[in-house]
Amino acid sequence: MAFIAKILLLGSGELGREFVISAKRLGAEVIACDSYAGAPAMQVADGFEIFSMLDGEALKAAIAKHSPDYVVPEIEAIRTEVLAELEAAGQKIVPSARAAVMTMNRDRIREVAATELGLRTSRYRYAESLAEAEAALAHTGVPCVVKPVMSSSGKGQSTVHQAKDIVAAWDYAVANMRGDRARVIVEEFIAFDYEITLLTIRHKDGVSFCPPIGHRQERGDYQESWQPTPMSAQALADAEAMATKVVDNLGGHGLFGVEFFVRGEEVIFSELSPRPHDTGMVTLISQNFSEFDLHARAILGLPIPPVKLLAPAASAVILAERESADFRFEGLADALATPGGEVDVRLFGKPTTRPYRRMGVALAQADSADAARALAAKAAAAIRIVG
Ligand SMILES: Nc1ncnc2c1ncn2[C@@H]1O[C@H](COP(=O)(O)OP(=O)(O)OP(=O)(O)O)[C@@H](O)[C@H]1O
Ligand SMILES: NCC(=O)N[C@@H]1O[C@H](COP(=O)([O-])[O-])[C@@H](O)[C@H]1O
Ligand SMILES: [Mg+2]
Repeated sequence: MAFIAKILLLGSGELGREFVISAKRLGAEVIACDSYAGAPAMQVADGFEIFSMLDGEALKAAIAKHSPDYVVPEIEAIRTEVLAELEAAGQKIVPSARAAVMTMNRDRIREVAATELGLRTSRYRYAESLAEAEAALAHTGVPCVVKPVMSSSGKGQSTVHQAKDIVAAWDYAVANMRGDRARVIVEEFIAFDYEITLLTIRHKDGVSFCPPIGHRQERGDYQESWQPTPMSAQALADAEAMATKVVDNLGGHGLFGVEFFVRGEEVIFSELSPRPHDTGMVTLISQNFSEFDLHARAILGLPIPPVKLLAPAASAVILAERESADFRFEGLADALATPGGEVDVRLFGKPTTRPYRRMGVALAQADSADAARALAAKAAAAIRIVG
């Protein structure tokens, strides 16, 4: 088989699965890696490897075995020192080893954004003990948000409303962090009017953007997203300028999900993913090219077409309620027949459930973003996980 390139994908969840489909359509061969068998992206890839990507030796061995043209991280929890070492020896890492290293830990990317680039962020301090967390809270004030520096999808994150609650927040962060060194960021709580993900593509011809995506989060995890989201021209221009600074600093080619809080006309940088973003799954129905298509094109050095919004659209997550390895979905036909616009669904094919695990997403197009949100929420609610 003549493939145009070989890609080793590090992480095989729902985002990886859609990326594999996009990359394969363009003629790439993809080997999907994750720590468990039957992961969503493995089901559609050319091959797979099962190992912990935090295990540096196993990671090196997988890269040596496949000698891919591109190593594409799909999650944050990767032994990123190995990526840096291999990049120095000529291996292509997407978008760059620097991007993977800097975004694996919240403190590193925060230092780049706030200190190196001078972007507006929330006030923050780091803490490595309860005493330091208490001192950090004295700096930020309450309410504040406490997050392990190594975590994603809101794991270990909580909001402290009263100073005494810092004890529980510290314990919760430490119990739910990745890695073995207890370290948290304590951030001023921003009472934003709305928050957005600005999908930003750094490619061979420059930097391009998708229309801003609005989203709503619970427990630090995304529940629904919609596109476009109303925003003043000035706020959007500020967000685009900040996103350009960050992606230029991180380097390489690919799509990034840059997160901002917006309060009045003030745009505050939060964090970013150097890869497709969960809230960006709405682009599977909203755009002429999805965030996964755009990531694949940018990586492969292909032209990035003008991104067109097809219609106002939304996504709503389908979450599991309990732990199970023996379950089934009901209500798919009802979901797809939800009246009021165009509905589609992605069921990810994860082999097991656990409370709040994202098992699928409902997608909708309608006459307005609000109508699309209502439609996507209805469709998602029609799908039940039984067992
Ligand atoms: N300082 C803050 N002020 C107000 N809300 C916040 C703050 N930090 C986080 N949040 C809320 O929590 C959500 C998740 O936070 P954040 O993006 O930092 O977590 P995450 O674990 O990296 O999530 P993901 O990996 O899904 O992007 C934000 O989108 C926002 O809704
Ligand atoms: N916010 C990051 C994010 O959405 N990551 C996505 O979730 C998967 C892990 O899901 P799991 O925990 O259900 O295995 C990851 O592999 C990625 O696709
Ligand atoms: Mg986030």
